[in-house]
Amino acid sequence: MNDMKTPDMNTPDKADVAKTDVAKADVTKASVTKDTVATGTGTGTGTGTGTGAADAAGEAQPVFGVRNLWKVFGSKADTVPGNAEYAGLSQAELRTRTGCTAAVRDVSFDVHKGEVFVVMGLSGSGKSTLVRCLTRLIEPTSGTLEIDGEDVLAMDKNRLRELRRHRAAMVFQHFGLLPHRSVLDNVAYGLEIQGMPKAERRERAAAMVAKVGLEGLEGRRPGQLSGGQQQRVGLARALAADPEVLLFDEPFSALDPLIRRDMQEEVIRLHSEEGRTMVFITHDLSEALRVGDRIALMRDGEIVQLGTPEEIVGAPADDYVRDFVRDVPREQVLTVRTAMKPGACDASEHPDALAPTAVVSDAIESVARSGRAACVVEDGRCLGQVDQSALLRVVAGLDREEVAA
Ligand SMILES: Nc1ncnc2c1ncn2[C@@H]1O[C@H](COP(=O)(O)OP(=O)(O)OP(=O)(O)O)[C@@H](O)[C@H]1O
Repeated sequence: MNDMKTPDMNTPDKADVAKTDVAKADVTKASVTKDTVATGTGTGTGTGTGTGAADAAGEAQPVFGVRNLWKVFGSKADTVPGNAEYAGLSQAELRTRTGCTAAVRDVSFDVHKGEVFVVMGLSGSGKSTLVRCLTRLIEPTSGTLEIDGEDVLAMDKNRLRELRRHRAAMVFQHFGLLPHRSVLDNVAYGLEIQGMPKAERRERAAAMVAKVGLEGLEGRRPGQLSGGQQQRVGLARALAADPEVLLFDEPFSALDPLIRRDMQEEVIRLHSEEGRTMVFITHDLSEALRVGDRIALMRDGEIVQLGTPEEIVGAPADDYVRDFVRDVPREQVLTVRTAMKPGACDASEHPDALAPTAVVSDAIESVARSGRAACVVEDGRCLGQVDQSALLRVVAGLDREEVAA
């Protein structure tokens, strides 16, 4: 049934991007599931468009705090950050002038506690370099970097090892499983390195194997598993260490679309159950929209827009972002909060009420069924109404002011 054409941002070709086709059902499912996630764990960061109440809490406690981060490759790397002469140069010009590549250029952001933070962009835009800088698998050239307020750049070897093992574990695209060990032993491997006694680590590993849905396959070798199952083992191994943050580097891009979808749902499920902070790299727009609470869209080492899926789709920061999202079905991503005409109604009851986080496509169904405007209600309070024309405007990409004028 899966007719999803994955928008492949590996190809830096506008024509390809324009062909992006996020199948209707895909995004709906994501929106519905993400609503659950956002409500359940206090994630989400809609500045006026998303899950407002949860945001303040999330923003108060960044897990990662990144300021003016640069990673420049090349022998003169140190001369590039902050150099006004190079500031306006494209990557190619910078390379010609200095021989350097600025893979990450003056990037600042926070990763909030409990959110799924997606780093998205074309191949070569700097996603992997940025995420590897977070645990200094790649050493940043300049800037500041904190985890829970602790200076990551000041960490010594031991502290760094602790960071990577216990606090921010990476799940790679190539799972790095040990071929001669069983599933259970692969999952227990990290715990073994940590010095956990055998009985305890096997028990914990078994629990993680069950958590990712591989119960019964504990004794198999990785070669006896499908790609998706192997990826689940990688996920279980990362989870076994119980890290504060999971960092996913294009974890599912080698998987076929059906299995990929399963794994995306697995991530959303795990997130909704545990509220664990996740940083997720992808070049796939539909994947980003499906799993992300916020998305940082990168281009040539810079973040061109950072926002919720709704903000990225509903208010692209520039033509580049607009081009990426132009084939996304807006009604699957934008919410009733954006579509509604604000203002409480006089009624004391709201029989067909919609939640502000409901997506527009759900509201269309509801309004079409009842044949009248629906109230948008939060905590028993009417925030506004949506009628057919308000909903159509969202689908057409017209904002309220445009229509009013
Ligand atoms: N070790 C290195 N030495 C020199 N340049 C590098 C190095 N690693 C990455 N780069 C360059 O930095 C830029 C960003 O690379 P990066 O791998 O971070 O991009 P990406 O967005 O993760 O790409 P992909 O989706 O293809 O993995 C690219 O121009 C790349 O060629």
